[in-house]
Amino acid sequence: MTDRHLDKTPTILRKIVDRKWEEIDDRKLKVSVADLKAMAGDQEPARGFANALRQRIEQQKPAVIAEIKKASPSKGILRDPFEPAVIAESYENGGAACLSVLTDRDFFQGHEDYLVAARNACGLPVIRKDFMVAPYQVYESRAIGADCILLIAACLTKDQMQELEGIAHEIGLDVLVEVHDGEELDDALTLTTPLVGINNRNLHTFDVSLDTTFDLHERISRDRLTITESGIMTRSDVEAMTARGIYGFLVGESFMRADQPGQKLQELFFPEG
Ligand SMILES: O=P(O)(O)OC[C@@H](O)[C@@H](O)c1c[nH]c2ccccc12
Repeated sequence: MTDRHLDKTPTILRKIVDRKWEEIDDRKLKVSVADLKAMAGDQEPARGFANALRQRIEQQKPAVIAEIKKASPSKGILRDPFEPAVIAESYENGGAACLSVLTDRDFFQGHEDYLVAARNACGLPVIRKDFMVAPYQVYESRAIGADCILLIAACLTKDQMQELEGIAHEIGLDVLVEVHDGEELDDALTLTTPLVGINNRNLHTFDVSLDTTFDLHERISRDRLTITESGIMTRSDVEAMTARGIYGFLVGESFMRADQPGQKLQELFFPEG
């Protein structure tokens, strides 16, 4: 493949993407794109993911994408037992703007069924958190009811991102493009989506630094919405972001480790109630 960023780096991300192509080949044998389009036709219209974030960010209120993930390659199991529908409801009550659900099976112990269960349990828009490399997955995302997809610049070329974004928008999905450095941001800013995620975690090494957001946010114009992703653990992390005018957040681990994920969300983001 021509995933430019991956050619020189035989890392976990490379492994995940290689496996993704095999998975897609398997899936295509069972369910065709035509089948997926028919399934998408039976879904209710997408819930506005970008809109839900924009409303809050414009009022300078935290817009939290609350993540549902059982495990990660860097941290192992985060939550057991793991009940996506219960977690989704808890997040909605805790004041989340949107949900993120991991669907990758092999590395994050996710599943499409978790997305379906979480979305049915609440009224929030949901992003499918997976490693998108092919149009097939974009159609599949709408077929399972997702409202938004993630495009990770670290594993896609600019042309691939533009193609996948085009398909997503055509079928009514919002797009969150994720970057980790300046070169990836250059590519991301050629897209039309307003949603730009800055991942504080380097997906090749798993190192986390909030400076990633502080540095790259400066380069993103006001008509886009910056979402800071990964490693947000404390009230002072949140305040460091809002002090710089960053109100979009994507948080997983610190909620997943809490007894009541929604209550933890409230404590971190809305301590005054
Ligand atoms: O659990 P954390 O550190 O709060 O991070 C959440 C989210 O940012 C992280 O899960 C994530 C960001 N980008 C990704 C891409 C693939 C898988 C996972 C991710």
